Amino acid sequence: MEVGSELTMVRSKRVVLNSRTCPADIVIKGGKIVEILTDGRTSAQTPREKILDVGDLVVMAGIVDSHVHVNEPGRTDWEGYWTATKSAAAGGITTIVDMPLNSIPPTTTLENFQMKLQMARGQCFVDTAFWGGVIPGNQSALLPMIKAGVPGFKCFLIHSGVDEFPHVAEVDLEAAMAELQGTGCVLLFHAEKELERVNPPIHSEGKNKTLEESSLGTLRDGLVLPFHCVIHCHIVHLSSAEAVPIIQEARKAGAPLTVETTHHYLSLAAEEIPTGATHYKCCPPIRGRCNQEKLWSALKAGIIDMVVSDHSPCTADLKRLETGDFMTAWGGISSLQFGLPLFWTAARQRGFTLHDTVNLMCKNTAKLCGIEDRKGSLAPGKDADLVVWNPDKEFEVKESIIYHKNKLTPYLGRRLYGEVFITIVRGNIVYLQGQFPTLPSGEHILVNANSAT
Ligand SMILES: NC(=O)NC(NC(N)=O)C(=O)[O-]
Ligand SMILES: [Zn+2]
Ligand SMILES: [Zn+2]
Repeated sequence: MEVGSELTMVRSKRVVLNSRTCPADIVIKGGKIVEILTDGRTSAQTPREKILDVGDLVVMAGIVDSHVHVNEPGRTDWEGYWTATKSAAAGGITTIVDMPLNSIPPTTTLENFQMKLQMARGQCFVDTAFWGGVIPGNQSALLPMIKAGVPGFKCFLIHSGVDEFPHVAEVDLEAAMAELQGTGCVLLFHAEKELERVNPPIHSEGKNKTLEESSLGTLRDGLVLPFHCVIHCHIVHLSSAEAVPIIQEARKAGAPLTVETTHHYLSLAAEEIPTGATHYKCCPPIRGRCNQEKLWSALKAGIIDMVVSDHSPCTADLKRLETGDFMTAWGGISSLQFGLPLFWTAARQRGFTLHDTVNLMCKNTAKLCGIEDRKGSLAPGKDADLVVWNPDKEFEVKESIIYHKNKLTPYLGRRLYGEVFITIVRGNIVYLQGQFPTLPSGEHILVNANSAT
C-alpha cells in the first residue's frame, strides 16, 4: 500500500469503537465509512482490493484539533497551510480548525475569510475548517461569515499579541452576542483579564514566573464569564485550575459553557522551564505542577471537555532566545504534530483510556466546531478519517521528524509514547511512516459544517 492510495477497507485487531476496542474491518466507500464489521462478520460489500491490514496497531478516529494558528496569509513565515497540515497528518490529526488571528488580514470579515480560503486551497494535506474573529465593530460581518461556513468566532479580553486583532470590551460583546443570537454558533473566549496593576515582583529576569506575576497587571485566567451567556460560550486554553469552580458555578446557573485545555498545560510545568527558555512562553503562561495536577483532575471529572494544541508558532527571532526575556518574547508554543503522543504519554499513567482520548481529542472537538455528524468517531456514514498508531511505541522528538515551518518546540529531545504510523483522511492515506503524497489530494477545505468543497 502506498501513500496517496484510496482504501476500501482497513483491518485491525484493535479498533477503538464507541463501546469497546476490538478486532474489526472498517469498510470504506467514496471516502465514507459504510460498515464496521466485528466479531468475524463479513458482508457482501467486503471489498477484495485496496485493503490495509495493520495487524494489532490501534485504529482510532482521526484527531480533530480545533485550535491551530495557521498564519497564512500575511505571516506565512510563522506557519502556513502546507507545513501545518503536513505536520497535522504526521501527528494523526485529520482535521484542523484554523484560528482567525495571526494571519494578515485576520478572519474578521467575509472578504478576509474568502482570501484565507483562496490561500488554503490546494495546500492542505488534511481537512481544514476556519474560525472567524470578533473584534470591536465587526458585528455586521458575523452573519455573512457564518453563511460562508465558519462554525463560530474567537475573541480576546486582553491584548491578543497582534495589533490587527484588537480585544473586545463588554459593549463589543453585547453587539456580537445580539448578532449571534439563534445562529447556533459558538463564541470562543481568550478569557484572561488584566487585573489591577501590581508593583513588578522582584524576580530574576527572563523566568516564566516573571510572566506569571507580570507587571502588566497580574494576568491570570481571571475567568471573565460572559454575562448572561445567551449563546454557547467556550473557554479556550484554560491554564489556571483556579477557574474550575467558577466554570462549575456558571454551568450550575445554566450557562452553555464548554472548556478546553492544551497539551502544554498538561505536559509542561513552570518548575521545569529553564531560565530564559522563551520557547515555552505562551499566554496564559504554563503554571506549576500542583496546578497541572488539578487540571488533570478536572479533565478526569469531565469539567474540562477537550484537549487541543493551540499551535501558535512564530519565526525563531521573535522568541528572543538571545535575551531569554519572557516579557518581550512571542507568546505561543509550536506543538501541533505531537498532540496525540504528548497527551497519551501523560494520560496513560493517570488511568485514561483510548476511549477517553477519542472523546477528548476527536469527539468533543468535532462537536465544538459543528462537524460531529461527519468527524470525531468511527461509525457508518462518517468520513473515513483514521489514525493508525502504537500507544506502546516510544520515540524521540527529533528535529528531523518535525514538519512544522519552524522547528523550535519545547518538546525537542523529549521521549513520548504513541508513535503515529498512518493517517487516513476520507479513505486516502495522507501520511505513511514519514511519507506524504506529492501534492495534497483534493480540496481538504471544510467551509460548511456539513460539506467540503
Ligand atoms: N496570537 C496568538 O496566537 N495567541 C495565542 N497565543 C498563546 N496561546 O500563547 C492564543 O491562543 O492566545
Ligand atoms: Zn488565546
Ligand atoms: Zn491560540
